[in-house]
Amino acid sequence: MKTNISIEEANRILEEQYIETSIIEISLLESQGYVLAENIKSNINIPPFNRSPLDGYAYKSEDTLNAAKDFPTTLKVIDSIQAGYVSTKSIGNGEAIRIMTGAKIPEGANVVMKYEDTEFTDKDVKIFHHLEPESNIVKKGEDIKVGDVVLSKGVIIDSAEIGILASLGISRIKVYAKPKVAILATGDELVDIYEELKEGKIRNSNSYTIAAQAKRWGGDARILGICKDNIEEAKKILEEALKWANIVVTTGGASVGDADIIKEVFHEIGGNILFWKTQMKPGSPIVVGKHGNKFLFGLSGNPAAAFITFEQFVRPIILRLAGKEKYDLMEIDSILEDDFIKISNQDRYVRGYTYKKNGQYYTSLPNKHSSGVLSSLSGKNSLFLVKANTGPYKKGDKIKVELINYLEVE
Ligand SMILES: Nc1nc2c(c(=O)[nH]1)N[C@H]1C(S)=C(S)[C@@H](COP(=O)(O)OP(=O)(O)OC[C@H]3O[C@@H](n4cnc5c(N)ncnc54)[C@H](O)[C@@H]3O)O[C@H]1N2
Ligand code: MOO
Repeated sequence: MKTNISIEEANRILEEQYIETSIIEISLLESQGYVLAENIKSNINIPPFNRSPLDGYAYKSEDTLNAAKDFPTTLKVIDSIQAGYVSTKSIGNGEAIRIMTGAKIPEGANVVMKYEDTEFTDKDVKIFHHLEPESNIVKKGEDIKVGDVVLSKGVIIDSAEIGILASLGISRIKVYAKPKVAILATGDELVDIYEELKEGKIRNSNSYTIAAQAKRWGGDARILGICKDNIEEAKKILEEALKWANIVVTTGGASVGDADIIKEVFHEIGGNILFWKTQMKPGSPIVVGKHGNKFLFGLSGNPAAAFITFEQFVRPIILRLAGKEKYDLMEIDSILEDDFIKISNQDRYVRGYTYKKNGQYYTSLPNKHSSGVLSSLSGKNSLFLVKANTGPYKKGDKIKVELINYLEVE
């Protein structure tokens, strides 16, 4: 078992782990946020016929070769078609059909002139300039052709993809299943949110924070409740959870104290410990293991430490199990708006709020940074990695931040 490893090494170890995905079939509207697990080929052209992009008149381009502002060509109007209908007439020389946007181009026509550029009555239409053949005609298959792979396996399904699938008439698709995340809080000091707080006790906030984080990144989260600092009790709960979960996340009991049982519990349920403790603040006491192809994360009990280590180590595993090929946080250049003077001998993730002003990103920092403080994480959308033995950082310094939320949230 590796211990006291760098963030880079921890990430490398996790990166090397085999990811066992599973595939399910779901309905179109349910599929938003899932990753497509099949290639989607079109069996139709979209649009399925040549159509008009304008309200106007369809006719033969060659009929209007001499049309000019002062010498318009007059064509006889033989029919009128709306979108959704097809003219039964074929256009001959000197003829035109009145056509609405989206309607099928009638036989014989090779050009459409918009209303505004014509003068018309019910019987005829005057054309004042020549258009080259195929002008203002949307070709059959312009968007999608028969046989095109329109969506490839690995694509994240969002609004546009749902629209594309709808246009192909596909109502059920194969996607990668949401990873199932089981969350257990350990600690004799914990009570649940609906219980009274007695002396020495605190509420279990971690399970709720973690469940919300897991859901936010596409996991199916289940809170297992609270477990005392008792190896047998924790073993029983986790053995049961492993029948269902792809990922187990515990909080508390990851350090070196008398009640820090998690490493032993992971070991006793048959887990293989990949590493214990990282050179990272907050959250250095972390136990990470595998149980077959399932992941075991024992995070620190300190709420901000659990939050930040979740974003760094658990989030990518959830995304990969969900079939996502890209899972790095977006990193941007920013300017620090507050001093951060603490220098430490470990890498440190500092929470911040990053926003854009006049084309430049700025990051403000809260005044509370402790790993036991959750309140100052509210409204924060970014993490500033202060490398070991660097600093002090001053207001105005150029920094890089990782975005954990791409929207301005404050
Ligand atoms: N002798 C040492 N002591 C500690 C070290 C160390 O290296 N040597 N590391 C410290 C650091 S850093 C951290 S972080 C903590 C992590 O400890 P644990 O992972 O064992 O967590 P606990 O001790 O169980 O809890 C820490 C803290 O968080 C509160 N907590 C726990 N669970 C929850 C929950 N579900 N919801 C809200 N708050 C929770 C708990 O009451 C504690 O106050 O260890 C240091 N000690
Ligand atoms: O590693 Mo601990 O979370 O800083 O207090």
